[in-house]
Amino acid sequence: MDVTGRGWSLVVPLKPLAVAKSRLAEAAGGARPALALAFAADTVAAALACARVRDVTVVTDDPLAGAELGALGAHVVPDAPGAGLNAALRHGAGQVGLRRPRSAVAALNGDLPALRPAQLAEVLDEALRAPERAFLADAAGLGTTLLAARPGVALRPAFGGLSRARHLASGAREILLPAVEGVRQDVDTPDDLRAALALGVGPRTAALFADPSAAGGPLRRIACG
Ligand SMILES: Nc1nc2c(ncn2[C@@H]2O[C@H](COP(=O)(O)OP(=O)(O)OP(=O)(O)O)[C@@H](O)[C@H]2O)c(=O)[nH]1
Ligand SMILES: C=C(OP(=O)(O)O)C(=O)O
Repeated sequence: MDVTGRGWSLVVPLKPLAVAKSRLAEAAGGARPALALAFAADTVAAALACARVRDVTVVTDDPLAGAELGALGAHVVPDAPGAGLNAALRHGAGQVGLRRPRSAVAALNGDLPALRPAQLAEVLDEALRAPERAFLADAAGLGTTLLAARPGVALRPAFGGLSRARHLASGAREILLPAVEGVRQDVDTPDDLRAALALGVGPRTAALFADPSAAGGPLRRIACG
């Protein structure tokens, strides 16, 4: 299997938009579902544009997100068995395995609006230096934005909260690269959003901030701090 070319299959989990990004609820108001969708669309588009990525599977039950991310070129599978994030990732990785047994699989959070294809390629190349599994910590240094497994190795995701320590304890090697901020910058809080905007977000997220309609108002207030 050529994992130095377009050998990776990515799995991106996404909650239903109505409940996603709850920590942005107060700041984003009614724009929160649109923001969650924009983050996911920018994440998936950048992942599909990455020279190391063969396909992206989105695990979601949200019909609008499923349609939009499917139109970008992602495979969309239901959020089975409906038992939370790690179960959803195991399901997505299992679906990839049915299509492409022994593929290299990586889980990638769906809230990375500043993701850059070239940075993702660097991270995936570095993951292949690990004997089995590797992960990238989030910008806060507490969680995880990407967990990767070589072909034939189970992903064993342990996302949620303080997942950096859990992934380390599970034997995954931490990826330490100096200039991959776009892959590390997940957006949970208004401060995270300002950090992502400073890095430069993708076109879907940028468009929401440029929107002069009512939805754009609260978002511009976040942007200004
Ligand atoms: N399919 C699926 N995706 C999930 C689930 N829980 C979290 N995610 C996704 O996993 C990634 C990280 O999730 P979190 O930061 O925990 O959740 P969030 O909705 O982004 O933000 P909060 O509501 O503020 O926790 C995001 O892409 C979420 O949409 C789940 O139960 N199923
Ligand atoms: C899902 C995770 O984080 P958060 O809920 O902070 O986005 C994680 O880092 O494992």
